Amino acid sequence: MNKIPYLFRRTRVKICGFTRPQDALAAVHLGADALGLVFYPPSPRHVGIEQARAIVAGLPPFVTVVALFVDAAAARVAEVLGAVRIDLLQFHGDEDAGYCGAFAKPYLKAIRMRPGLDLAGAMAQYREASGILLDAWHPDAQGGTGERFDWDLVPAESARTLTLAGGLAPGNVAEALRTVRPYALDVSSGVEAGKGIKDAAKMAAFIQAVHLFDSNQYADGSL
Ligand SMILES: O=C(O)c1ccccc1NCC(=O)[C@H](O)[C@H](O)COP(=O)(O)O
Repeated sequence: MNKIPYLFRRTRVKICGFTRPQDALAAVHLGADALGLVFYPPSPRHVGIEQARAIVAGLPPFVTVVALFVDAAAARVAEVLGAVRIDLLQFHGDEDAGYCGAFAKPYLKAIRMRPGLDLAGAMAQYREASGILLDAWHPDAQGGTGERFDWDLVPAESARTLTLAGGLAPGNVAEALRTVRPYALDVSSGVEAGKGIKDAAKMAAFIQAVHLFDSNQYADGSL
């Protein structure tokens, strides 16, 4: 992917942790490419099957619905897939590649970044993943923490399709894109009014910041 000149790239945006149909619809109309639904009961953004179905039912076409799990029983993942229109899975725990690949769905594997991690080795375990999502490591939470990690830990060149997450917000989008140059950004806390409640103005500002960065790269042809 990194062989494609950055000039021709559009950064994708995934917004995660919807609990209300109106927030999800607003995100799509503001330009989000993907919406994340958290099927992890300890999360304040957890949704059940009926809630997820209500969110997805209101969506127009051409948006990717992502179902997020953390070390869930395989039967639970299969149950959600049987009941909700899901396009992509996101595994955010310690799931191994065999488990992740068992659902006949494309998936993202989240890797939580911490000093000393063998990132290349970790990524190599998930060769079949559609992409790798890099998130902040936290001692007490698996994700959605609003904390960023040291972006310099991400190698300048990677053969993998990278999504950057963790502590992103409208004010640090440009720095994140300049430093990491990922395929996509993923945000949750940075566009919220409260846990699981998205703020339309913050989502708009986030997406605008991405578009501004992308169009500036195009305009000055610097890459
Ligand atoms: O969002 C959660 O509550 C969550 C809980 C447990 C595992 C993962 C979770 N979210 C995963 C995401 O994709 C978030 O968007 C990502 O962690 C970034 O979150 P934030 O730092 O709040 O932007």
